[in-house]
Amino acid sequence: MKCYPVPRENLVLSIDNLKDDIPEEYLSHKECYENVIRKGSVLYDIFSELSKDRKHKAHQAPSNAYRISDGIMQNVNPFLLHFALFVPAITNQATPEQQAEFLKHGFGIIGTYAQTELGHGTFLRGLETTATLDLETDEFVLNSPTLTSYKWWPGGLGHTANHCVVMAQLYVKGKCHGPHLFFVQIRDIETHEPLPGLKLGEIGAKMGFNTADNGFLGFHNFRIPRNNMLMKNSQVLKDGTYVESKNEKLTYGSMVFVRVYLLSDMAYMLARAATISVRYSAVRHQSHIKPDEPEVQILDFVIQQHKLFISIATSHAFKICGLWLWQTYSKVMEDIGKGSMDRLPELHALSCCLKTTSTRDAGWLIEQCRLACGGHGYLMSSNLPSLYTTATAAITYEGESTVLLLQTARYLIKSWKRAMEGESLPATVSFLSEYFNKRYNKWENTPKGIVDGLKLVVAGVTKMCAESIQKHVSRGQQYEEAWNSSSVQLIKASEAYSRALLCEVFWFEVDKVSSTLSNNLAVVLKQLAELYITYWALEKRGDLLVYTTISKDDLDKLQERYEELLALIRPNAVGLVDSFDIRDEILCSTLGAYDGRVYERMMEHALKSPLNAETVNQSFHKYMKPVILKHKI
Ligand SMILES: CC(C)(COP(=O)(O)OP(=O)(O)OC[C@H]1O[C@@H](n2cnc3c(N)ncnc32)[C@H](O)[C@@H]1OP(=O)(O)O)[C@@H](O)C(=O)NCCC(=O)NCCSC(=O)CCCC(=O)O
Ligand SMILES: Cc1cc2nc3c(=O)[nH]c(=O)nc-3n(C[C@H](O)[C@H](O)[C@H](O)COP(=O)(O)OP(=O)(O)OC[C@H]3O[C@@H](n4cnc5c(N)ncnc54)[C@H](O)[C@@H]3O)c2cc1C
Repeated sequence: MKCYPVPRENLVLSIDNLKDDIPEEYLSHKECYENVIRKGSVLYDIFSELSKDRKHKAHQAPSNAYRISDGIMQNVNPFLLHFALFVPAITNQATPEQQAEFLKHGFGIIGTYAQTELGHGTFLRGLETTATLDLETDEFVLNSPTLTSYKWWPGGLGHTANHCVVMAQLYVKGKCHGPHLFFVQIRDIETHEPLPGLKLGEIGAKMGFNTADNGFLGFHNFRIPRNNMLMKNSQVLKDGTYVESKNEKLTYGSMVFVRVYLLSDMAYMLARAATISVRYSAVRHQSHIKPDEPEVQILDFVIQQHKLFISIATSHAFKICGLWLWQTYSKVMEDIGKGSMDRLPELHALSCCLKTTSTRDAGWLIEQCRLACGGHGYLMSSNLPSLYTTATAAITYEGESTVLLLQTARYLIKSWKRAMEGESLPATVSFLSEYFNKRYNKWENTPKGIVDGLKLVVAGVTKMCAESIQKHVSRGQQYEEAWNSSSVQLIKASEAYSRALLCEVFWFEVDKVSSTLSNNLAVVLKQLAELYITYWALEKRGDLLVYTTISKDDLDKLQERYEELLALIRPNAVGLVDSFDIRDEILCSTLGAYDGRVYERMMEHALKSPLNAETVNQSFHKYMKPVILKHKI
């Protein structure tokens, strides 16, 4: 691994363990897990060596660690949760003294985040695992009172992690204080055996994510020291006094962190899919555009450009919006550190809808990239199927998409009510006040005009939702029932909001930086931003016709401009995906390598199939031959 300046003699396992003899897709479930542990352990050691470098924070993987993993494992790294949630949960939710204690072994422990249960993932107040304070021994006793209270899903829990952060209902002196987080050792460090009082295992094969080693965990009178409750926000003192958090939702902070991070992750997954499918479309020649000319690169079909360029543009949109959201997150965390919770609801609303839209879009766009590669996209060796199953899991984990959209809708409805009462609103929803006060412009066929129009759609749909809820309440429903009755429209409001945010942030951030870029680069970036916005204006033409003053003539011009943009981007398409700068070792695709040797790589890969190791498979003699011979005349 040339890119990592870690001396080989510092590693306990040989670096040769990173190589595969047989491609992962040909291994059984168990072999696949063992195979990624072999490779993952070397990586874990490398990360630990790198974290000694002061540039990286101790206990955390270097920022490009996940990317290196992507090249070494086509499937998910079972150590992922250690970096993605276990360490962040401790650093966000534990006191400085607890952090020093829990993380003192650095990479000597492997952790995961155990929150979801068999019976509850979404509704956290419904979790059933209990942590009851025993005043006499100064310990918490953890129990799983029912089958549905078993932890179910945490990544790395089945066989990899020896520690976890567990969410459980806190009971002190007979009173329940709701879900809290606890630091729990689950396996012996030396033998790796589950500790007594625990029932631990893996949940079985899944649609993808199969090496993530998702597990189950049950507690039977399992004791941990009182100090193992993460006590940065709320505390339980030795005498059993419960000190409340300034805001009980701070316990959910680790999820907000990951939701924010996921935007950049989806940008990267899409960049990989776009690189594979655009490069392949430049190599692949099929059919004619003009009958008397040679077969064309399939990338020259305008409909192929329509299918693929939106992925390039969307990857940039997520990257830029992800940075913007990250800055918002950092600012809100800084404010919280100083005691102000004012912007927490706004951050929660933004992270919920942007997490959902980015994961959903990444899912269907990666699938579109796969379909755009025709039959060859269906091969595992294209890597597009793995990218799809990995990305699509994110639509559900870290907050189910509908549920998170409803959280954002809740914020929109509250903001609408505040607008009606004349209160001032944060910049991200101030357009609701402008709409309420009828301060909006006529349709303008420019990127800024489209962004304004998309915001009008959000305001119009939000108003419609508020009226719908009111209508149901006036017919006798309770507010919560009326909310449920209006949920189809509420989802629409939230979806429209995230689309408007993505378009606005993408356009204005590109506009802001373009003066600092070379003219050529600024032109291309603006084309991508305009393509993204125009694509969504055309997709949402129905809503624009209902809520803005757009005309059919405006829509015809937008369609024309969209096709112009496809033509403008076409000559740069391969350059644009090359500029994502993803090494072949990370792409892991026979279709998308930089040198364009698609067919040679496909054949080389096919020859690695274990079925090709012998000319006649033994099943022929055992099963097929007797049947064939019976029917032979
Ligand atoms: C759905 C909710 C948000 C509902 O929570 P609730 O307590 O029932 O709240 P409610 O009554 O609906 O609302 C009460 C209020 O709490 C607010 N709130 C809720 N969550 C947050 C937050 N994070 N920050 C700030 N505020 C938050 C809500 O907006 C409500 O505010 P409001 O009353 O309207 O002012 C919550 O339970 C939740 O977040 N569920 C999703 C669970 C989830 O994301 N699990 C992830 C497990 S880990 C994982 O999947 C890792 C995979 C990683 C991998 O493999 O890579
Ligand atoms: C690959 C993968 C990895 C995971 N990793 C982890 C992990 O490391 N740690 C961990 O703790 N968990 C993990 N999870 C669990 C994950 O976070 C939950 O599955 C997720 O939060 C969804 O919860 P659920 O399964 O309870 O879905 P449910 O809430 O049961 O969803 C089922 C349906 O009910 C609907 N629904 C539920 N509530 C409402 C509502 N209020 N209003 C309207 N509709 C509603 C949903 O929209 C959905 O259509 C993982 C899951 C997956 C798939």
